[in-house]
Amino acid sequence: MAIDVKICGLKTPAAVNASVEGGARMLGFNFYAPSSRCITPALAGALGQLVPPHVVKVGLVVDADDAAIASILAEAKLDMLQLHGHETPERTAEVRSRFGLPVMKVISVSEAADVAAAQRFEPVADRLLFDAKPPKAMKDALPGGNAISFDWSLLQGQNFGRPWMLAGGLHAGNVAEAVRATGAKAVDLSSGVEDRPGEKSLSKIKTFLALAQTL
Ligand SMILES: O=C(O)c1ccccc1N[C@@H]1O[C@H](COP(=O)(O)O)[C@@H](O)[C@H]1O
Repeated sequence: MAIDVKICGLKTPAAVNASVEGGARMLGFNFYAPSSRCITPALAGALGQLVPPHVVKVGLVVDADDAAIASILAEAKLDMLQLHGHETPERTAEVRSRFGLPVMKVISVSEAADVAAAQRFEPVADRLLFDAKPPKAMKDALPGGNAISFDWSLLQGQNFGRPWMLAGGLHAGNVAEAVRATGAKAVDLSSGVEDRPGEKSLSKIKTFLALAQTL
């Protein structure tokens, strides 16, 4: 058995190569300007050339308008868009049809009602991604990528009409329990394979991906 892994927030050829060689199924490029993981569309385009066709290149945006998405796609050949903000089901459907790419909608979770709200996105998103909702008290919190987890039991026994991934504070030390508790068949992480925010660790990427093969 193996779970699918998306490594997000990649900024260097070395981190892209380590992720591909380790067997990541998806790679994430971050276009959210306040994040230490943000890269330019031109860099994403260049990094994307290192990625073989079987690996999905995902562009992470947060409440981006059409012009911003269009300017990313003009320079970076992406296979999927990750909507990590407060996009409504209507906006999710609009992005999907306007840009002709599959869309992964992020559901930020802190309580059961958040998980229930995922239903609204099933008709309009190709994938769902459950991530921890940033706590209001957290200083300088990002919409995601904060290295925090949510209560995994909220996903226990849940079924969704779309493929889904688990994210939020995952790392080599907790992913086995996260997968056991939620039944996730795919996971996404950024902080858990870094030495500090925005700096990927090649050895942590390698270790995580090797572990994922066993889960
Ligand atoms: O990583 C970021 O900087 C980021 C910024 C804005 C929105 C989402 C972001 N990251 C995504 O958040 C989840 C969880 O990340 P972590 O493993 O807890 O660091 C993941 O989907 C990242 O792609």
